[in-house]
Amino acid sequence: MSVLSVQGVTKKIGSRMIVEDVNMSINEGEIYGFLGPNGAGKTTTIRMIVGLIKPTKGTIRIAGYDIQKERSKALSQVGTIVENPETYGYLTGQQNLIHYARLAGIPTHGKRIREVLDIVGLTGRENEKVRRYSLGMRQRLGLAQALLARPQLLVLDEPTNGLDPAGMREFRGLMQQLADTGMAVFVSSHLLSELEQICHRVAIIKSGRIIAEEKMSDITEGSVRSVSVRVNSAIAAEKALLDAKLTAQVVADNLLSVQIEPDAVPHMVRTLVSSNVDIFSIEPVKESLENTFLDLTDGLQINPSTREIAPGGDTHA
Ligand SMILES: Nc1ncnc2c1ncn2[C@@H]1O[C@H](COP(=O)(O)OP(=O)(O)OP(=O)(O)O)[C@@H](O)[C@H]1O
Repeated sequence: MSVLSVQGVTKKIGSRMIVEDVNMSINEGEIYGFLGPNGAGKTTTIRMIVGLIKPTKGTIRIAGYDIQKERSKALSQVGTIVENPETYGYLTGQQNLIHYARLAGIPTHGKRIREVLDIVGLTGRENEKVRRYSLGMRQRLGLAQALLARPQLLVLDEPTNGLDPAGMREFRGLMQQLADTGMAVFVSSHLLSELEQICHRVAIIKSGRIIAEEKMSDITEGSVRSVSVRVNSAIAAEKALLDAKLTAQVVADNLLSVQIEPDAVPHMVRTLVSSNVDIFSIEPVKESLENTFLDLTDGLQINPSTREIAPGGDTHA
């Protein structure tokens, strides 16, 4: 059974269609990325999943419970950080957690608070005032809070926004660690590089509609479409491959790029060897999410320096 199931979900505000016919299903132990430019409808979808707003149409189930019909059971299985986590700066990390545990009806004298502090790596810092915490520590405290009730589903809206690269890496490690315990993690981002590194599957949303859903392994492993070949003479190698009807380009004196499906690689090797070309190495060039994304999302653009995605065309700032 999937931990999160979103079926035919639509959200209309006034006459405006914000999210249209969204379908997603997320399994336990899976990290599922939700990728789209600003304004695509990510936050609106997430707000529906965590019960902050109601869908106009469609069904959302969490751990099998319908969020409309069995709301408290469904929501008891979701931990979330939507936008920046709310924390009280004048309280310590531990006091913040005690406060939220009380609100959620979780015993504050048991060991759960110690456990969540440990999971997020704040043990030893729990008695410091939160206003002295770094942004990364605050984010981890938010995560500790989301984990208090042992949810099956964790929903994170742009969780690494504003974190430095070390903070982002740490947070990614945490998500992986939680998924390894069987938790389903739903994470949104407008940064390709973020999701590329941690997600098992990724859905791409544009103007309120899911335009693609891809398995990360298909993108990064299965779909190798070119190899980089190091040889003694790239010019001789290129000629031999072109004669054998393979597509190749010289990259440098000793380096060649060959567009080829994995099962045609032996044919390439035989061709080079029979043309007396020495082969030193053959490396697959992995398809990145970025290339796939560009193939799929005609009209969206990627800012090359920030790797942020934008609507593209004239709307691109
Ligand atoms: N209450 C509302 N009334 C009218 N329009 C809204 C409302 N909430 C969101 N929108 C519009 O719906 C679109 C999707 O917004 P949403 O916040 O879901 O996008 P997003 O993908 O999360 O983008 P961002 O990363 O910028 O938050 C936007 O154009 C937004 O202006």
